[in-house]
Amino acid sequence: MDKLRLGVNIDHVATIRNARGGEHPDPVRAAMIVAQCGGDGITAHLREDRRHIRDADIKRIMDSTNLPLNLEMAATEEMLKIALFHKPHAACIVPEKREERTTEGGLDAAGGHNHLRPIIGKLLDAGIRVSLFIEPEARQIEAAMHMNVPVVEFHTGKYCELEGEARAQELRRIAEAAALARKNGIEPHAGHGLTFDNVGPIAAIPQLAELNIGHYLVGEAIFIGFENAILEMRARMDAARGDII
Ligand SMILES: CC(=O)[C@@H](O)[C@H](O)COP(=O)(O)O
Ligand SMILES: NCC(=O)COP(=O)(O)O
Repeated sequence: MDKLRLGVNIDHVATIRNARGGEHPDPVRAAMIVAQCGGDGITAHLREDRRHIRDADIKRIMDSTNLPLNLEMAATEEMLKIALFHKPHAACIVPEKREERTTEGGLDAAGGHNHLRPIIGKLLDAGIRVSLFIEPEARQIEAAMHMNVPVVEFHTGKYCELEGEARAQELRRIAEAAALARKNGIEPHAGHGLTFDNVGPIAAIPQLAELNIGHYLVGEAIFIGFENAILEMRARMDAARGDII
């Protein structure tokens, strides 16, 4: 089985910084730690309201490590312009509501096809690897396929919130979606709300190539340090994958 990549989302380092204004804690320092302890990529979401990273952080993050940056962005003209200017390795298009506390669900790629297609086309033409943050549903994967999108990321928020049989059912939905994506030549990723305790069954889905994890790691960093939190997540992912750690 291929090694599962770990993309570390550093948004919530910026959230803490922004709570007081100023520069501390610096998400760039977090990105450097991710690189030092073997993370495979950096994920950061430039929200319309800039509640996590700010515009100036993008270049600083990209200059600070050799790790690929996966820039999460809403499908707006403003974000498109920013992505085309910085040309991150990847751009993950996410749904965004200003009033939401966190990203509540997946992007409606099927319903939003007409709006998304030109934005995706411009990102792809610029050499940016486009990903769509979607629910694990066949119609969303098919829409991604029709728009020539190479990557989808499944929103694991519901899986994380559910319990018992309902969680098992959501896990099956994600596994089936990952298999369908692969069958159609799309690389499946997953993320949102993953923790030490719930990452195992997701990491064990063989078709998944990458997990993006942030909020929990930044929270755990308070107790065990950011590096230890990343290493522990890595170990749990590897164990679930059946790899030798
Ligand atoms: C798109 C996504 O999954 C989010 O987790 C994001 O990357 C972090 O931002 P929020 O915590 O505001 O959702
Ligand atoms: N796309 C999901 C992500 O980047 C991380 O989500 P979370 O672990 O911060 O909930």
